[in-house]
Parts: sequence; structure tokens; C-alpha cells
Amino acid sequence: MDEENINTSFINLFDCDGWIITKNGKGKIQAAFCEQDETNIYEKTRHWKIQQTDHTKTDSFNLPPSEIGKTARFFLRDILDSDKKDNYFICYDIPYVNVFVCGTVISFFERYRKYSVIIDDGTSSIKCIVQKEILNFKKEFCSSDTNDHHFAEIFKEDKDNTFLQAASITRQATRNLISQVPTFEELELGDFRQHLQRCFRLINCIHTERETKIGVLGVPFDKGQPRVGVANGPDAIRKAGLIEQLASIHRKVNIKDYGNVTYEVNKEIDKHVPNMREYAHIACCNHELSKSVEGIIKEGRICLTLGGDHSIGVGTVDGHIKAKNEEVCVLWVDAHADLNTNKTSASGNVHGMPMALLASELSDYWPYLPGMDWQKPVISIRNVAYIGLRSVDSYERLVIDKLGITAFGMEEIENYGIATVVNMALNKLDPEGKRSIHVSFDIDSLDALEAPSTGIPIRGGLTLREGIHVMESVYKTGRLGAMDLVEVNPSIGTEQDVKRTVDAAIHIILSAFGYSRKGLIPKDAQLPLQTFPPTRQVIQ
Ligand SMILES: NC(=[NH2+])NCCC[C@H](N)C(=O)O
Repeated sequence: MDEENINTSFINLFDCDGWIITKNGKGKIQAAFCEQDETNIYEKTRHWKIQQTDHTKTDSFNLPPSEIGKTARFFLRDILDSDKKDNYFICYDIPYVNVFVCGTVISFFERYRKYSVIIDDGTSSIKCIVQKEILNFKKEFCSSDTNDHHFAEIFKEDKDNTFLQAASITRQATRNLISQVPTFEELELGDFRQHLQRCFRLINCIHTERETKIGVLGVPFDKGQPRVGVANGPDAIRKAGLIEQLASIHRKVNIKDYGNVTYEVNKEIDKHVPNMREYAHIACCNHELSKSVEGIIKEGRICLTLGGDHSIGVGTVDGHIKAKNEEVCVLWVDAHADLNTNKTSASGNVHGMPMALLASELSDYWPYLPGMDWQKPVISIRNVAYIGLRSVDSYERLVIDKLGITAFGMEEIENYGIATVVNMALNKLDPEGKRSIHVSFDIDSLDALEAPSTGIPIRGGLTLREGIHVMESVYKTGRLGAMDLVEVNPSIGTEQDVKRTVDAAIHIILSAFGYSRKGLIPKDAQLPLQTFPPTRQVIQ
């Protein structure tokens, strides 16, 4: 990659000065920085220069003062859930005194005052040891006439060694990290922009406790498929303690249970639509559902809808779109594509049709549907991605190919791994990180061993871990607008099967709303000291 190339690509990446740090092929740190002089600050063109620096052996805190700033800049990076490609350092031109680094932990308290990020990288016991007093102390220091020399002095004078500890942790982590940073070539510039966007998206939402308002809505509906019991899904999930478990994720989760959707059926409309079983129920229930979802989202909550069979996806997505009044994207996590029309469906079960009812590209393939005038097929199939497919009917396959639908079946998950698949799906759906995301999660996307109590269980599916990973990734975007969890049928299988399925559903839901498998750090909390008796006695 020559310098010219980088110049042009980086212009699009940033609209302010900055550094991008990566390494070259020989394992040395390579920094591209934007050289900007005061006079042309408003000029659009940025000039990026590449600098080679060998920081592999650097003891950053023994550097001459003038080098310290340079070194510190190298540490700012995104580390969350990093696979190889995400391991880059990135730094806007934040003066190093405002960048606080411990290991992979970054806390910058000037520009991003709100986001004091505290994480460890999972590879060792790297912890953030930046304490509040020190941050305050540093802040005062920063406001005075700051220079590198002063900064070096602080390290020396630090009586309780906090900075020294931080320094040694940082060195250790830096070594780890340097070995993982990709080269510019590896980063494929095409993807790079998205990595950066994700980086900032992640930084914005790493928060230990993020305000999360949830509205729970049950839809005890089973008319989209023939098996009894799926209407009891919402109550089985609630009875297993969903609401309590959601509430205990952390203090800032705020839940309101809106109870179950009820509707009146207009049997008249049934006669007119061939090969859509229980059509009247479908139309009437989804109408009420759409209105409820719209209302909940308009109240500022993420709507969590508990199904019911998957035909209710029509109402939930419709309500979501109406509430947002802007483009919404849909992640359909399912073993099935649910893309049949009444013409192509072999079963006539509407739970195999919701995606086809929603997609604007398929509107010509439907007859007039009386009682469905409230629902316009407003979502473009370009805004839909599938994850988990493994039971796709032949016409559905035709549609997927014909319309070029983003579909990650089990094969792709095997080839790329779930982390890459979710990233690809989210980047495709929401490249700018602006859209509200709707996840329609059919429990049958999970392997039949993980979730046996469902109408059409299919082997060879997602593990629960993969399902959780999908939802954790969605949570991290901070853009989840609505989620459906459908097709849990407590009348299928043994008591153990039901428990396993309901448990899986709850795990999936919790991870969508911020439950962290890594644990959550209590915000602003200190490890409580014993006050009396004073401390543990060492017995001589
Ligand atoms: N969400 C579901 N479980 N869908 C199953 C659909 C099965 C089949 N493709 C059908 O159309 O009948």
C-alpha cells in the first residue's frame, strides 16, 4: 500500500486531525498521522503521513519526556471482542494527557468525558486501575500549563505507585497487542471505515450500566401453524422469571410489562384468501399487535414481543416501522426463511410467510388481502438479513437468489464463524450505524437439542452460545429497537425439554438487553472496604 492510496482513503474516514496506528509487516508500529497546520484547518483535504516507530521494546515510561506523548497516543484502540481484524489502534488527536490507558483499558475524559471505559482484554488479569481521585488530580493538572516534563514528574512522585502499576500493566498489554495488530494491507481499506465506525459505536456503549427501557408484550397466538401450545409461550417465559431477570441485569434497566395482546376476529374475511390458514385471525391479531408495538416504541421503549408463532412478525415489524417513521432494518434469526406466499406455500401455514408479506419487492406476488389494508409491505428486502437458515423451501430459495437477499445459513456460520457473520450482517444492514434494528428471533434457529420445544425443530442449528453472541452484538450497536422471541411451545416435549427451551429463550433475551457474560462493573462503585473490625488479622 503506498502512501498516496492511504491519503485518499483516509480523507473519507476522518473529518478532523487524527492518528491511525497499526503495524507494518515486520511487526513494528506504523503510525499514519494527519499533518494539519493552523492555516488550512477548514480545508477538506487532509494530508496523512506514515511514521515508522519501533515500540516493541519500548518502556514507554522511561522515554524522554518528549516521547511520552507520542507513545501514549499509540494506545488508544478498540479492543472489545476483537477478532484479528478489529485489533487496530486508533487515536483522534487527543492530547496524551487526556488519554488514560491501562492495559487495553482506555479512559479518555476530555472529549469523551461521559465514557470512562473500563474493560479488561480477557487475556490476563489486566484491570483498569485509574481511580476517581487520580482522574480528578489529572484533570487539575491538565488544566494547568501542561507539558511532557510535568507528566514524567507525576510518574516519579506517585506515592502509592498507581501510575507505576498502570505503566507496567500497560507495557505488558502493549506487547500482547502489538503482536496482534494487523498491517494496513490486512485491514483492507474497504472494510476499514466500518471497523472505525464500529469502534466508536462500541466505545459509546461499553458502559457498564446503560439506560435501557423495555416494553414487554405477549402475543398468545398460535393460528399461524397447526400445533397447539405455542400460544402459551409468553406466559411460560414470563413464569420462568423473565421480567425479574431482566430487571436484575443492572439498575438502569427499566421494564414495563404491557400484558398480552387481545383482538376480535372478523371471520368474514377468511373466505377470500386461498391457502392461508386461519387468515382472519392472522389479519386481526397482527393489526392489534402492530398498534401495540407502535405505541410501546413511541413511549421510548425497546419493544420485546413474546410469541406466539412467527406469523406475528408481520405486526411487530410493521409497528416498529410505523413508530420510527424511518428506515428500519431486520435481522431474521431463523431456521426457516418464512418467505412463502400463499401461492408457493406447501403448508398454507402463515408462520412460513411473514417475511414475504413484509417485503415490498414481493408485493406483486400477493393477491388483495382484505383486512390487511393497515399493513403496507414497506420494508425493502435489502434491509433484511437472515442468520441461521437451514430449512429453506425451493421457492424461498428462488426468491433469495433472485432478489439477492443477505442470507447467512449454517454453512456460512461454519465457514466464517458467528462473530464474523453477525458483523457482516450488521454492516450490510446498518453500515452507518444509524438505523433502528429489529431482531425477529425464532427459537428454532437454535439446534433442536438446544431448543426442542418448538413446532418445527431442526437439527444442525445454532448453539445457544451462537444465539447469545448474535444478540450481544446487536446490543453493542445500541440500536436495537424491537425484538421478537417466537415459536416457544411449552406443550411439546418433556418437562425438561420445555425448561431447556424456555431457559434458552431467556438467555437470548437477556443478552439482547445488556446482560454480560463477562460480568458488569458496577458504575462508580469501589470495592467496599471493611470498616470494623479493621482488616483481616494475620495470626502470628
Ligand atoms: N417460523 C417458522 N417456524 N416457519 C416454518 C415454515 C415452514 C415451511 N417453510 C412452511 O412454509 O410451512
